[in-house]
Amino acid sequence: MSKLKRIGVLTSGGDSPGMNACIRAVVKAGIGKGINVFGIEDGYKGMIEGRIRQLTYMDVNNIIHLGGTILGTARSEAFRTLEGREQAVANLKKHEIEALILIGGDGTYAGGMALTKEFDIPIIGLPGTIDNDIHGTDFTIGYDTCLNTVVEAVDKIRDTASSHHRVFFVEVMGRASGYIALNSAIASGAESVLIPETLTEIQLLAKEIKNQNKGIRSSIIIVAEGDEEGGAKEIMEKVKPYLEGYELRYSVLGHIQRGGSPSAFDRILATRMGVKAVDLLIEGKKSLMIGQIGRDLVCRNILEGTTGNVSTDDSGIELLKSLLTKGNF
Ligand SMILES: Nc1ncnc2c1ncn2[C@@H]1O[C@H](COP(=O)(O)OP(=O)(O)OP(=O)(O)O)[C@@H](O)[C@H]1O
Ligand SMILES: O=P(O)(O)OC[C@H]1O[C@](O)(CO)[C@@H](O)[C@@H]1O
Ligand SMILES: [Mg+2]
Repeated sequence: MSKLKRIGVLTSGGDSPGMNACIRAVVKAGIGKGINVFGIEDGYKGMIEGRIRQLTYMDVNNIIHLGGTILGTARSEAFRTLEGREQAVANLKKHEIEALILIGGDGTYAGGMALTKEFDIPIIGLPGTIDNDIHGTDFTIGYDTCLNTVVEAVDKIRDTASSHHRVFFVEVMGRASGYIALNSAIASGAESVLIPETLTEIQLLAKEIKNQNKGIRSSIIIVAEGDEEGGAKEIMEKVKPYLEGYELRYSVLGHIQRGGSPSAFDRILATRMGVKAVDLLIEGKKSLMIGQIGRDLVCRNILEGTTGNVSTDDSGIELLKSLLTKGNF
């Protein structure tokens, strides 16, 4: 049995499918090793407001397949201030919580680092975000489910796009990262993809669309919301003057990308990471994040996970280009 007696778990930042599977794994592994596991509601916001409750096996029964997070999540401006964090730590002390497992994105890790630096609270970060934009892991929890959601939606848009011979600009999430856009473009057979990591040239895009349209008169352009030329609507407006005679439409997929039952991949990833996080805290480790590289779980300093965005793989763009419909096919 572990010397560690009380740990806290929270979800923070944008929710992602698989967060519940992760909470479940933490609670089950923790209780199994004699640890009391406390759930902190709505991330750092609930920590500041003292909304903390002990979790039992029953609390995590039948949640592995649920999207969202049973603990709730939030973005907290107050936690960015020292006063906010002091209040949060006072609440942790009230419940005698000794260490934390944080499920979230890069911002959540940065918040956790502040707790470790200022108050010496051990933390383990788990990558819970659809964006797949965290250094130190090939995959984040929720990304796979999100990709599948996007691909399903684009398949449907393609049906109407090709029936009406229209060019569709489909906007997907990714404020600063093109991962969702690039890989959903490959998986849905999109004709072009626009991502923040590469320069978008409007005239070149128009030329590409005309080429694509020589035979099929319909194409799908996936646009990451963070593209420097704007979202799907803005880009459609910018390209319009160069595409006389074409029917253009746009669609913003929005928050459906964050919801839904997690894929088997995300459930397994979340479960492995949740159990590993408890083991690491029992071993006395602190300030680590868990990632999956290839098939293996790896532990890195959590600082690595806060070092900005991960750039997508250029080979994905080359792959798409090599598949473009050529003039005489
Ligand atoms: N530098 C920081 N210092 C203290 N707290 C921080 C810091 N950065 C972020 N946080 C806290 O972490 C919360 C979550 O961060 P953020 O909103 O960036 O989401 P995230 O964890 O990156 O997830 P996602 O990008 O998937 O939505 C913030 O609302 C804030 O409370
Ligand atoms: O729901 P909110 O807070 O507007 O967040 C939207 C953002 O969250 C993310 O989905 C990450 O969870 C980004 O890709 C997106 O820009
Ligand atoms: Mg983030």
